[in-house]
Amino acid sequence: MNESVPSSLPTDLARELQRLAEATTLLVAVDFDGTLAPEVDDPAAARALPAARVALLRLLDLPRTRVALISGRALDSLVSVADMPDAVLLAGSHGAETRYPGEQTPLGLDPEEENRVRRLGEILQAVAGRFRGAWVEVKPAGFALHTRLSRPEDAAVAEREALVALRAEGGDITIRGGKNVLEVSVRSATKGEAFALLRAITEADAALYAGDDETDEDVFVVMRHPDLSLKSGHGDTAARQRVAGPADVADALVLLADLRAEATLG
Ligand SMILES: O=P(O)(O)OC[C@H]1O[C@H](O[C@H]2O[C@H](CO)[C@@H](O)[C@H](O)[C@H]2O)[C@H](O)[C@@H](O)[C@@H]1O
Repeated sequence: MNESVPSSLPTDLARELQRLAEATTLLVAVDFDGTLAPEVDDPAAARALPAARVALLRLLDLPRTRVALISGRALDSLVSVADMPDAVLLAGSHGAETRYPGEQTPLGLDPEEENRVRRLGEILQAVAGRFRGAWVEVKPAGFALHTRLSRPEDAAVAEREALVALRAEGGDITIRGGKNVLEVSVRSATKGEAFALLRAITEADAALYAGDDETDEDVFVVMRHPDLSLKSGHGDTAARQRVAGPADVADALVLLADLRAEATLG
């Protein structure tokens, strides 16, 4: 085992990273908020920890190694905050929007979907207007009702009221919970589907996926041996390994970049 293993990492995680580094073709896929980037009040101000970003760029330069970000953010927002080279595969809006080398998939909502998006926006804006600190982030196929800046008791009621109003509206709506956020979309893409597609596109025989939130569980449950699923932070998870948060995720990526360099460059 590499002697530069950061002390914060559990030994069995380091061992699994070593095994992953020896894959013929490796996919390194990571969630953004809460995993690469510590959470902040303004989503536009979130940035990956510098050590994590550098490790991903090193991995990107190594032979038979692909790097991807899978996020609930709108693709434009992910492009802006992640600031990654074009060779990094990006899946935004939980995979409903993608930027893969040489192609960008636009959402292309039909008029009926556009109407539904408009209606969902009205519902969520009405709820947000009743609770101090609550606000609505606009996305191409839906919205995120943010309650991070609300009092916890207000946040719970705001989310409950939004759910009641959305259910009363009916129709084909996908609703997901998250950290201080309720995600509402007229498209039903999941990060698990995005991960499966990325695995197929890259023809990877092993993959790492690290994520921190409920929507990342959709990836953890479709991963298979010899993949490594890594949960960032607390909460129930189907992931095999867990670290405390973005600083430890950065340590894991640094170690993986070191080990992968050894395995592929000698
Ligand atoms: O899938 P992710 O990359 O983790 O994106 C999930 C949501 O992240 C953003 O919101 C969260 O992070 C913000 C910045 O730290 C924080 O202020 C907010 O409370 C969190 O919910 C983003 O704004 C959403 O669009 C993403 O879906």
